Amino acid sequence: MTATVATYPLKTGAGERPSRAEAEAAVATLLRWAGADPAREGLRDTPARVAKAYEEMFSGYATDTEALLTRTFEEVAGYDDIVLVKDIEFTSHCEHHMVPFLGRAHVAYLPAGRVLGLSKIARVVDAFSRRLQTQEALTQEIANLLQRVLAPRGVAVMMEAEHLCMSMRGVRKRGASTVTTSYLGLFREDRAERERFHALVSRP
Ligand SMILES: Nc1nc2c(ncn2[C@@H]2O[C@H](COP(=O)(O)OP(=O)(O)OP(=O)(O)O)[C@@H](O)[C@H]2O)c(=O)[nH]1
Ligand SMILES: [Zn+2]
Repeated sequence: MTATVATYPLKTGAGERPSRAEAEAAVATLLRWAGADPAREGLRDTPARVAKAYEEMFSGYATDTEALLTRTFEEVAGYDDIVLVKDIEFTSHCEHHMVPFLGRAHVAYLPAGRVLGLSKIARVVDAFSRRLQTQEALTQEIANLLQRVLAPRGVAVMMEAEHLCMSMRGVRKRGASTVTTSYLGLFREDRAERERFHALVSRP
């Protein structure tokens, strides 16, 4: 999936967006602080590369997530059972350390008269992932958006991820996996629906 590059003006949530030159200067400062020489050949273009990479990794701030879900389809022969898109790969960045956490998302809903284009579910996962997140907030934001915009009978979201801030630094536990879930509507009220979701997600 191609990344949407953030366009100016962007709501930063913290007032005026700094200029690109300011962002690059900040990277050069971090390099010097880490003990590297930003003037040496291999690092000369690094501040510009990092700014460009940030534009891609945090492009989700510029995405109108509701607009991703405006197109729906009603001609599905009365289909009203679970729609589950599973194993959606995602990479996000933890808001505490700004390092990646990555894994897979499983997103399901119970339609109420209309269905979404399947790719739009993965686009929603991408849009929220490309922001600074906790896994809990990311899971909840995906579920809330689907419920609010599509108004289905229920939404279930499960995310499994490895947090690099826990594996490459800090407590250094490689391979630990964090699982988060959010259930709305029928998936929250009806244990049997939740179990059906679990069974479909764990099917090999
Ligand atoms: N709940 C939650 N915690 C997260 C997530 N990503 C990272 N963290 C945790 O955020 C916490 C931040 O803890 P702090 O004590 O403020 O920071 P720290 O000194 O760098 O902590 P350590 O990682 O234990 O070295 C850590 O326990 C991380 O594991 C997330 O998505 N959800
Ligand atoms: Zn972290």
